[in-house]
Amino acid sequence: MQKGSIAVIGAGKWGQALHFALSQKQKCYITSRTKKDIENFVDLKTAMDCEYLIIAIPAQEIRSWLKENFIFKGQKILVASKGIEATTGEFLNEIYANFIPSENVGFISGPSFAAEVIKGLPCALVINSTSKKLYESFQPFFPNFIKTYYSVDVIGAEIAGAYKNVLAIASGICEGLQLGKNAQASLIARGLVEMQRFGKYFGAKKSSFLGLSGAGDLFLTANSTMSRNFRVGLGLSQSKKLCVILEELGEVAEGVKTADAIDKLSKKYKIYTPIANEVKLILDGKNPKDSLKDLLKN
Ligand SMILES: NC(=O)C1=CN([C@@H]2O[C@H](COP(=O)(O)OP(=O)(O)OC[C@H]3O[C@@H](n4cnc5c(N)ncnc54)[C@H](O)[C@@H]3O)[C@@H](O)[C@H]2O)C=CC1
Ligand SMILES: O=C(CO)COP(=O)(O)O
Repeated sequence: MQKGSIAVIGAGKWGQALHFALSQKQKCYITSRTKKDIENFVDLKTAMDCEYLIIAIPAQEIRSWLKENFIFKGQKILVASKGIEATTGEFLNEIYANFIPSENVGFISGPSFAAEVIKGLPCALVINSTSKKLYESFQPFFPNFIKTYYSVDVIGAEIAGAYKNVLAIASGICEGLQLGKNAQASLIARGLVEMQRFGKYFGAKKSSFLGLSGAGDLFLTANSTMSRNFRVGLGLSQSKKLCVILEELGEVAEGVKTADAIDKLSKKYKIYTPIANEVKLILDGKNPKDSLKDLLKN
């Protein structure tokens, strides 16, 4: 293993933005399935030999990617994905735990559009890990324009980051249907309560939902067309077919599969999650106006 070296795995929007940020203070490698014309692009084998890795591939792909590619040699890992596995309802930390000891893994959360990070605009992120030492070992890699915080609440950050994507879809629908700012603020506020209730069931801390990982990321994505998930919602409000919306998007919108995962988990454990359940129904073809009526019922 190359001591002190760092690499990003996955050269999508977020992987490239993190690579840009982490290249400010030191050399940072990047790799992906297909070769890309990016400085310090290397093959997977070289990247895997680095002591520090940031994995930025979609949540639904993590398990198979780890199975097929990952060899644990003591690397320290940051997970950049935000989603819940739809086929099993498993959280990413549970999936990673099958391959890597938890003290070697951290999860990035907080409001961070890749398009702004890649321009060097300021932002604040949380690194969530059972190991503060892991946070401390990654912290010096981050550039001056990113303020980092540490939290031990891995499950809280994971649920907040994944759930807000589903709520951003709902907010996009609300915007597209021109329901007004009152409706949108109510939706976002109730969404925040809903994700906190869901998180509490799995042992998440309330403070994670009120800080950067929850409210911070939710307010960002649920209020901006820069969010892919928000744009999925806009498309659904225009009665576009989901497959067409996703094809036009050309990038991952984690909220689509995560809505499925939350729907399954909330039914299994009897957690009250009305907004996420309606998003799932709309993704499956329900008319958003009928969902609105159902959500407004007293
Ligand atoms: N774009 C953003 O602003 C942010 C994105 N994220 C999260 O980061 C994750 C990745 O998002 P983006 O990079 O934006 O998506 P993207 O759609 O731009 O790129 C995804 C990348 O993953 C790669 N990929 C897909 N399946 C793969 C597989 N089986 N094996 C290896 N590589 C695979 C693709 O080739 C592509 O390079 C998502 O979970 C997203 O929610 C988190 C914070 C900010
Ligand atoms: O997570 C994000 C910003 O924090 C990006 O959100 P989208 O995937 O909806 O673009």
